[in-house]
Amino acid sequence: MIGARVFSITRTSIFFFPRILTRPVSRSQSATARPVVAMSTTTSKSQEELDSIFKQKKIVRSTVRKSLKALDPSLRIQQDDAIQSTVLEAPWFKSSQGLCAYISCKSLNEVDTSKILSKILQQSDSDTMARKKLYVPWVEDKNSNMRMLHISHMDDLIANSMNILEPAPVDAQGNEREDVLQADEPIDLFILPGLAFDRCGRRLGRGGGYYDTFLKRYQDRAKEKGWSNPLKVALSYSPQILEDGSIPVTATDVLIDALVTPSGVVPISPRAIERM
Ligand SMILES: Nc1nc2c(c(=O)[nH]1)N(C=O)[C@@H](CNc1ccc(C(=O)N[C@@H](CCC(=O)O)C(=O)O)cc1)CN2
Ligand SMILES: Nc1ncnc2c1ncn2[C@@H]1O[C@H](COP(=O)(O)OP(=O)(O)OP(=O)(O)O)[C@@H](O)[C@H]1O
Repeated sequence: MIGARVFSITRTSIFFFPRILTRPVSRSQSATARPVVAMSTTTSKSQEELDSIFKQKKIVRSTVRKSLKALDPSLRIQQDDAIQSTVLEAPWFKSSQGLCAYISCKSLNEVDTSKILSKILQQSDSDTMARKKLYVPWVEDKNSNMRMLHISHMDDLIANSMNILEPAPVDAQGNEREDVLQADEPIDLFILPGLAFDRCGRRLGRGGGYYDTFLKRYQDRAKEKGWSNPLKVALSYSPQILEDGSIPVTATDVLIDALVTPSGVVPISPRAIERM
């Protein structure tokens, strides 16, 4: 039986970026984007405006959770297979070398990533697949702090208090695991979870701010180091794709580059349109 544990991390074995105090816009909106709530680059929103946006986000989350719950199980399996096959066959996936991917959680009704993860870890198809390093989320605290840890095997994982599998940076005796590696390296592909998306790149998460915070820090760090921008690709069942403009956003919401749906890839950013 897998149990929740609390870990302490004693060395820089993980992606970690200094906490930021400012909250600028993450990426300018694509030419086609029509925000329901204008993203302001220069002025901050009043607390009232922000409260109203977070209220709208809650409503959208609750609606999408309900439609995900109602998704027919056999349709869900078909969509999981279609989405994962699209990713596995994509040139941008095959050529990626440093990847951050989420470990899907059944009870959250997330698009399954198990086939993608196994393929990366098994690396059998070395003729067509670049050798890949896989990093997965590790929640550090309740204040939106998340790190990405390198894993080599699914056995490196253990359920956390949210019942999501995560890497165990230390073993049962409290020793640091040799396979949880030092990582201050560029990532070329992020495979992102989320509750709702639109075709303009907006993504609504589960409300923790973990991904937005992580991506902002990562992007700042990449700029500083001269690394190229990673592709941010989200996986979405059909009921999670909403009308353009119906996802409320604030200045800290990081836009995605592309969406993988059961019918294929939706490239959004100019970079994604060029590469996909
Ligand atoms: N598979 C997976 N791993 C992930 C995330 C994720 O969304 N999916 N995260 C992404 O941030 C981080 C963890 N954040 C999470 C935030 C909320 C919930 C959650 O269970 N939310 C409930 C509602 C809880 C409430 O409202 O009190 C839900 O969405 O039903 C789970 C993970 C890191 N790891
Ligand atoms: N870059 C950031 N720095 C600090 N706080 C942030 C940042 N990004 C988001 N937050 C905060 O996190 C909280 C949750 O944000 P939001 O509702 O947009 O998260 P989400 O998109 O649902 O979650 P996630 O990013 O984990 O998928 C908000 O209070 C928001 O202000």
